Amino acid sequence: MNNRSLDGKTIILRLELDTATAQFGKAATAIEKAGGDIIAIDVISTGRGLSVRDLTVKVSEQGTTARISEALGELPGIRLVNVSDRTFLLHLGGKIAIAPKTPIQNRDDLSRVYTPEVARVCTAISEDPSKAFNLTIKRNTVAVVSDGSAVLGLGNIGPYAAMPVMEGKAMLFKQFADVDAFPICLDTQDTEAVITAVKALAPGFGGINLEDISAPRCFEIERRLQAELDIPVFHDDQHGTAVVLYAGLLNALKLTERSLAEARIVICGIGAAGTACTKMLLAGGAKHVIGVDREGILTRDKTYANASWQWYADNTNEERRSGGLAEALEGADVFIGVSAGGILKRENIQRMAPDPIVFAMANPEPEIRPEQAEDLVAVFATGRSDYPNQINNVLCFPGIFRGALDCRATHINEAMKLAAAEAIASVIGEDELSPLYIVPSVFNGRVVEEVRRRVVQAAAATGVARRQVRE
Ligand SMILES: NC(=O)c1ccc[n+]([C@@H]2O[C@H](COP(=O)([O-])OP(=O)(O)OC[C@H]3O[C@@H](n4cnc5c(N)ncnc54)[C@H](O)[C@@H]3O)[C@@H](O)[C@H]2O)c1
Ligand SMILES: O=C(O)C[C@H](O)C(=O)O
Ligand SMILES: [Mg+2]
Repeated sequence: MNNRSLDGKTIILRLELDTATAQFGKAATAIEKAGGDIIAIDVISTGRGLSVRDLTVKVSEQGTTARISEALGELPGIRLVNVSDRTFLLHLGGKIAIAPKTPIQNRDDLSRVYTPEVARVCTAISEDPSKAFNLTIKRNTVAVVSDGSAVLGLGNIGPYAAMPVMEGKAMLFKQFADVDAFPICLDTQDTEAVITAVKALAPGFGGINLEDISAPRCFEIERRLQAELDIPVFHDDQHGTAVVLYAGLLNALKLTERSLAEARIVICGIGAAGTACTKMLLAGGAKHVIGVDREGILTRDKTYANASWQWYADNTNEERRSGGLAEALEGADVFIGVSAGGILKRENIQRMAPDPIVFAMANPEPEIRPEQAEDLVAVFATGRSDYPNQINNVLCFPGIFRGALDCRATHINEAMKLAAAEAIASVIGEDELSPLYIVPSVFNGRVVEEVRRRVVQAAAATGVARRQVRE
């Protein structure tokens, strides 16, 4: 565990003490000396010469937790079993559960929800599969599917490590839009195997939300699944991000009196999110976009093995700039980061046009922290929940799926995405707009409501809705 990440918080130390040799007083002194403030002690168990205690300790300085671990390690008879903080405690046993809608109180209930009566319902669905939407959970379910290949900005950390993010997305689906979402992490990163697995699990779902699947595989996986399934398949890191970015940028441009067509925009990180954000901006009328990835600026003067980069180079950077991020940012109005933490420097921002807009959206660590750049920019946003202007796909996916499920859409198309972006931007009135308020809070109930309403309308208008929604 990275102990430094726990500092400035309350931590819980689980200690195992050999009652014959350990002196608890020495442990307490060592903790205090290392900078920890013990605020509670719980005895978890005693017996057989061992005592287990949980110590709740306040740590305020960087490195305190590491110093405490080290000091305890030197004491005879004392073993530090575990260090946790409130975040880890919130994850104990996972974050979600399934609950029945009605209790089964007697044999009569049992024979209806289960054998034998359930068989009549099965037969009805086998005679008319569309009844699955009425008689099963399908009308309200979304599979949140990842292969763990591009988890936040942490990279390819695999399916087990991806689960907390997918559980978190499922929680957000439920809390904000009452969608029953299931976290599904696949133990394969083979494109065909992912497609086969998702197709095979689709019958129980009304939609598929692909999450944290790396580029360029994500493009093929989404394209094939959408072509082969009759429910919406939506890669959140592409389209959810693009929708919210578009909404936030429209408002930031308004604030700084620029137009999308005039704005010089640099996008750093041309993966799933960067590619989709660019496509949405170009469709919205952006004319000056430059993409930068690890190898520098993407330019049509080079050829790329990655087909999506080739497309990118051919459709952006009309002035054929070359070089790295610093060269791309020379005179730019907007920086959009969907790459990796800490890669943007103050010097880079100083080379941008006056009153620049900086959206550092990498998670969990943005390309630059607001406190390092605020004085240089007109508008700053990150993807995080602990700073103002959270440009995060959570503003989109609950509402867009709520709308898609309600009208039983077969797809989430461009018109629905645009409608969602306009809905998000519209929640902030002209008189409310400010540099610290360009996108609404995820806790603003009007976001999901408005996104859903406009998405349902757009689905109906573009012929992908299978059900008419009466307001
Ligand atoms: N705020 C949001 O809503 C949101 C949504 C999606 C993704 N993200 C963040 O954006 C980042 C990318 O996500 P993704 O799903 O597109 O992943 P991805 O793996 O598909 O793409 C990441 C891209 O960034 C590039 N990159 C990495 N380090 C770089 C560097 N130092 N300089 C330039 N390019 C670099 C990679 O080469 C790759 O092309 C992650 O940090 C993720 O957390 C944020
Ligand atoms: O998970 C998030 O917070 C946003 C986004 O999906 C990401 O991958 O960073
Ligand atoms: Mg993601």
